[in-house]
Amino acid sequence: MVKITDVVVKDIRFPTSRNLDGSDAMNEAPDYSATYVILKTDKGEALSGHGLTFTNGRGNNLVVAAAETLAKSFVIGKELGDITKDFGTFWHELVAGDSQLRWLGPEKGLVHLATAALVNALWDMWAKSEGKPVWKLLADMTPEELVRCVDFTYIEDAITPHEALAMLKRKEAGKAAREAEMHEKGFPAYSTAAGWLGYSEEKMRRLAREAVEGGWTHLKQKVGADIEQDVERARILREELGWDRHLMMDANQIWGVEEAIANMRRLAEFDPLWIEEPTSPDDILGHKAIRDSIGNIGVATGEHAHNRVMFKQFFQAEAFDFCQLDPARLGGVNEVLAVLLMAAKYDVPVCPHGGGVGLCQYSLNIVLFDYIAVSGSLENRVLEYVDHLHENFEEPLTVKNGRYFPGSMPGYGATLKADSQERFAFPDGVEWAETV
Ligand SMILES: C[C@H](O)[C@@H](O)CC(=O)C(=O)O
Ligand SMILES: [Mg+2]
Repeated sequence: MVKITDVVVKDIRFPTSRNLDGSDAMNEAPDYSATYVILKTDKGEALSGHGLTFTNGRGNNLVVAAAETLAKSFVIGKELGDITKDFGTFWHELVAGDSQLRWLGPEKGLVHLATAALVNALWDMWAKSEGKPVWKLLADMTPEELVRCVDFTYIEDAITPHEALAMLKRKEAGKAAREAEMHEKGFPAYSTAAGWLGYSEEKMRRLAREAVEGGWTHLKQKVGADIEQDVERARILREELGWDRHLMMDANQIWGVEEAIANMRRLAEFDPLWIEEPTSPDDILGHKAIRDSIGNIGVATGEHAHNRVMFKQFFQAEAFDFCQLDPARLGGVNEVLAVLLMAAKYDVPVCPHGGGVGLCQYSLNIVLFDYIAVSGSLENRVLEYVDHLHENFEEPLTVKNGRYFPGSMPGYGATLKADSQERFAFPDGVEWAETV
């Protein structure tokens, strides 16, 4: 038995805006930040749970306050086993059990980001207590155990627990072989590292060249500040990539629907695999209109889709080609499972969001599990890779020749090193003390 005794929530910010790492048309100078939850237990140093949600800097303190409030109301004093034995019900309580807190969302905005950090910390703790990474904990569960982790509220018109169970059972036969394949060959990936909008054309060309030499076959370019500049940067990237490799584009919500259609018709000559977040993340019918108007270019979105109900509608409306769920914007692993199940049913590939601190780590766990136990397919699936800040985590990421390899340390893979937690603490860590 493990009792959760206390919570510490930290405001951690990395000053990525200084070099414009992570910059795009909407987020010109982000400071990659984490609301970082540490759940302590009666096992002391031997067991704790670390979880995060990603923010862009200012406002991270608001999410910290929400995570503290939620933890005190729903988590502190509980037994881990009481939570995990019926995790779907616990998750429902967390998002809907206090109607005053629910008012702040519901299931969206900063209260849902806080939910994500807390739930991810619980999964980290559960996986650590079992001595497994989260992907393996999930892959080893029975279909019944997995379905018990999901809250089907508001999505039963798209998928029922009974259907989910049947789908998971159908995939059980090949699980061991797919797991072995991931260890041997890894999971296909793409890199955004060259494409940040604040990088000069020279830097972008150099990084793209290095990426191609390093075995990358898919690169993503940020677009949307100025169409002439987008064309010029796409030309440079195509010169470096050639035409056998893939180029993706990401507008980060900057365009209206008509504008997105016009701009993507212009950029079609560069044969983009997808246009990501072409317009408002809430505009499901707008995405559908764009998808219907830009020929073979896929529409990708999801990093700002805040809950399973949004994804349900994207699936039902056939509004996107690539589902880019974000494991720290959805309410943690439990809600991610709901989206994976719907994606498999509607046959939409899941290519989760990685552009934020800790998101590559979380998303790797998710795609491995998805391949092994849910979708069983690698078709049109690539996981995002961004190359900064990984040195701050206890477990290094293994990425070779454009493919991710499974981690082996117990937990969810995004436990920050103790000295990084101190150095980047906002506003008192040494990295910030002289600037604020
Ligand atoms: C602000 C973030 O860096 C954002 O640009 C990430 C993103 O859109 C992506 O990785 O995709
Ligand atoms: Mg994006």
